[in-house]
Amino acid sequence: MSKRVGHSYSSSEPILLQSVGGSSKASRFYDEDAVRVSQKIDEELKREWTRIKDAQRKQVKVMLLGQAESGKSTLQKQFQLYYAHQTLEHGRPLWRPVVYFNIIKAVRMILDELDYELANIGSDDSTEGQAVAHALAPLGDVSGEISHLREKLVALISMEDSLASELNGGISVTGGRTGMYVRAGWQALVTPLSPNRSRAVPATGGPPPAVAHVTNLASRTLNASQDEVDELWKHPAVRILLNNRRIRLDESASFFLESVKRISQPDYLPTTADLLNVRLQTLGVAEHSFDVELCGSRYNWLMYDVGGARHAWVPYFDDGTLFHSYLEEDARTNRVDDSLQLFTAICSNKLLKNSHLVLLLNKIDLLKKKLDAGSKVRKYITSYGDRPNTFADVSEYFRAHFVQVHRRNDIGRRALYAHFTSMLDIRATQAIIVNVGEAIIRSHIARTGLA
Ligand SMILES: Nc1nc2c(ncn2[C@@H]2O[C@H](COP(=O)(O)OP(=O)(O)OP(=O)(O)O)[C@@H](O)[C@H]2O)c(=O)[nH]1
Ligand SMILES: [Mg+2]
Repeated sequence: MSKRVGHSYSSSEPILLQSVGGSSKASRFYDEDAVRVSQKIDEELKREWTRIKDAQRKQVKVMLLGQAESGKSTLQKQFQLYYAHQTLEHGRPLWRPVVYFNIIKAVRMILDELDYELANIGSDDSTEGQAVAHALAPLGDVSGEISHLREKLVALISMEDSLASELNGGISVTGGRTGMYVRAGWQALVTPLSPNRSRAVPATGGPPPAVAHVTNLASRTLNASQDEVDELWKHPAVRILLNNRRIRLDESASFFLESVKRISQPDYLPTTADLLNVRLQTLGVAEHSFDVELCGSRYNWLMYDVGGARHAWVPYFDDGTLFHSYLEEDARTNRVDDSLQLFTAICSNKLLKNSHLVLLLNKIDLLKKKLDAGSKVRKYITSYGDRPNTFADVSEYFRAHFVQVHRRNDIGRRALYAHFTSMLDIRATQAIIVNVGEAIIRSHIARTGLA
């Protein structure tokens, strides 16, 4: 908002402009000087109003939509890394407790699943169950070793709830201890926010005592239990159960467990790779503001990171299409089908009719890894049939499905920009950010006629 002495107005106050501009009747009672002053104020106000309108037209709103865990917040962090590196630097320490939480949750999940599998080792007579029992047999009875490790890790695991509750700001979400959830502006719990939207400013007084206390306690406890965490992670029974998909962890768990020695150092500060790998579910909508220089002009990008939990989207989709495709708990629908349904809802949504569409098919690194390990797509998507299981064929197959959905459902007759991405790859993602940004700005200019 711009300010002049004695006047204060903003783009949301056009009425003020009209009332000042419409003062000519009253001016009859003033002398010539007063009229000149009044006209000058009018002109200034008009100029200011035009400037505000221009600034508004240079604002680009970007909404990140997609399934839970599809990488929306990671893309937002990549934007921050590219366009607002300083804010990412300031925010680095805030992620410490979240990284600790990711490790502790993984440790707890490994122990829980291990206990279950070891207790049921003989009772699963499926082919897969027998294969696991066969692989575990040479290790002998490991339950004693595992209980010993569990005892040593009790103090660490007990930190999971207190970390989650401090960072959730006391919010408890139904569904149990499946994760840590944060609402928009969660950083405010640790660092005060600047008035300029969600941008964190450097902490002056430090984090509130409760968060600082829990974070430091988690750090000390992890430091004291790092050998046991490492031992558990490398335990042959854990390796076997992971390889046989009997233990399923968050995708980034292995990244953090491999790095436990580094992370448990008392002076640990999250690296950029840590920030991109860390998992923190977005609850609701987080707004981020970036100043972006593109095609020779400055734009303000307002980025809305919409949590993948569908109930958060309902206010944005008034025709209910999306609400009906709420599939979060429906395990029978695979992620690709779910994603296609979601994309159908986005393409056909009237409220989004005038938006540009950019489709990012993310996590290609994981797809490549799975294909390299011999996974067959047909096992998950029967219609894939006997097509070759190479990245080129599989990615083209997926792309074609999304292009078809777009062709059939797009109510805005829009161009579709589609990219394959791996959001953990900084260089590749940043090339895409620039590429997509320029394409959006070019269409923006074409539409508004404003460079
Ligand atoms: N391997 C790999 N992991 C990724 C990629 N993109 C994101 N991730 C990881 O996937 C997890 C989920 O990413 P998020 O960015 O939190 O997902 P989100 O879409 O914001 O999820 P919600 O907030 O629940 O809607 C994080 O641990 C990321 O590090 C990718 O391209 N490859
Ligand atoms: Mg998110």
